[in-house]
Amino acid sequence: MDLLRFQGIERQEEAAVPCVIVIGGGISGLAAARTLTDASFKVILLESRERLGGRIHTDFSFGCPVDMGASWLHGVCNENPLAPLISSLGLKLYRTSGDNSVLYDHDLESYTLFDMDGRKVPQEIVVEVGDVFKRILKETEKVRDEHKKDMSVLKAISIVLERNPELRQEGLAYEVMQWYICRMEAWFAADTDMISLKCWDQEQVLLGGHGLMVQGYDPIIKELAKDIDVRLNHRVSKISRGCDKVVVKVENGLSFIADAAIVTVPLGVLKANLIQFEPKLPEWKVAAISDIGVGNENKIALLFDRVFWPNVELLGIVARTSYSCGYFLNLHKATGHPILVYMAAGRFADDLEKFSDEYAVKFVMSQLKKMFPDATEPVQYLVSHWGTDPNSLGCYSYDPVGMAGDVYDKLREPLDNLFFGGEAVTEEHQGSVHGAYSSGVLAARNCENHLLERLGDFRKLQLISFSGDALLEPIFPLQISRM
Ligand SMILES: Cc1cc2nc3c(=O)[nH]c(=O)nc-3n(C[C@H](O)[C@H](O)[C@H](O)COP(=O)(O)OP(=O)(O)OC[C@H]3O[C@@H](n4cnc5c(N)ncnc54)[C@H](O)[C@@H]3O)c2cc1C
Repeated sequence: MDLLRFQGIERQEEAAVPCVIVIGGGISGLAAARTLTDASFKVILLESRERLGGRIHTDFSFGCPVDMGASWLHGVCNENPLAPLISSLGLKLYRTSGDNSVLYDHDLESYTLFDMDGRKVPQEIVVEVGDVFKRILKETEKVRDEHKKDMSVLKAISIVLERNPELRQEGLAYEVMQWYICRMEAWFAADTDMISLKCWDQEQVLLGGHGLMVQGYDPIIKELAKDIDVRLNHRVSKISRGCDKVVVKVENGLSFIADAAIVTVPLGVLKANLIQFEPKLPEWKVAAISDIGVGNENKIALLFDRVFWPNVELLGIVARTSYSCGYFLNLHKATGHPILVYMAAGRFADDLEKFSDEYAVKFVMSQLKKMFPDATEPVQYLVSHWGTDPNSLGCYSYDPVGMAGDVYDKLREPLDNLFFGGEAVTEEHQGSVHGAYSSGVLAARNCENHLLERLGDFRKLQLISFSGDALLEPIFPLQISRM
């Protein structure tokens, strides 16, 4: 196939330096583009939206930063691959939990929970049930060891409760238990009947607990994007490989040709076959795309004219099912602005997207008014739609029941000069900003090595590599606070 006959191709094949097309301008694509640009490659980044950042989206319409996508740094430590960037930009973190587990990105003492009638749940019950929940999860390890075949976390919990009646909860304590399940579902962005028992706790969580990015994630996106040749509103529709070149076709009719390409679009986009591959992706890659799960989480941010809620980090509402439980992040505590952010995950997040924004806000306000009957109406609101937005089609990946162990490797595996990045290709830190960042850097390094091998020694010498290793050393300590 003569790749140069494509209409509207921007000819770059004669350029002195190798060129790479990065597809997707989230943190993974930007990390890849940054790494290759710093290594003196020619890079073009194609992004479908009219903005960069992808599932990082800091909105400023309230007059202050509000993250409608990622907002926490999971693993507030210098080993976090983002630590050097965060430190060098002087960004502040507000630590919501020192606990490294995936279940407690908020310390227990920072919650205030209410029941559906607006009564405050005594803190002893919150703490006691939290301990019982931990014991139940510990017991599920035995169930896992006994069963060769995978099952859902929910099924394992029900087996544990059958065997250990003393762990069963009644009345208000039962509702608090549902709230813990709701929080677990929020971490995975999927309901517990979908989450794999074999895999749910296999993630390598970094040390240092969980910290909110007080100024939002936006400064990191801006920093990574500096001097990168970014083409916004360029939705890629087809990727063709052949003759040591990759041709990338965009919906607007333009095509781009390069020595290699890095795909960092969300897994949801790959699952929906919104990009055509030529030749077709091999069966094993298609299977990996289909096997890894994509969850959903949505945020409804509410700006008020004054604070009418207590000075805690998380306001929760307990109920008979985890689906009906809910919670608000109190941004006032971390940022000083009168903002509450309601967070919904799993099926509930999908269902919220079926309604208009006005209805969703009305529903959330009805929850808030159960806790605070005198709650005032918000002066402004923001509603996310990560599940139906064609640029994301979900919030992040999770391990569904029965998933094979090597699917992440397969998703990451390059196809000649086509490389794969994005949060979903990293088994260790899937679903996180730092995982997505590392996956972009890794895809870029693999791409760089591949191209250098192909180019031979003479061209190698022409490339001056500033491959970013210097950036990996934290220059300043992380600025962490808890007000
Ligand atoms: C609500 C929510 C809360 C979260 N909370 C946290 C958190 O607190 N902490 C944390 O660590 N992580 C969190 N995450 C996860 C984190 O945001 C993601 O793991 C990470 O941002 C993904 O980065 P990425 O570059 O892999 O993908 P993305 O950011 O999705 O980037 C992919 C890019 O590809 C673009 N694209 C899509 N289709 C095309 C196409 N056809 N052509 C060209 N471009 C295309 C998209 O527009 C997007 O910009 C959260 C995510 C969500 C949605």
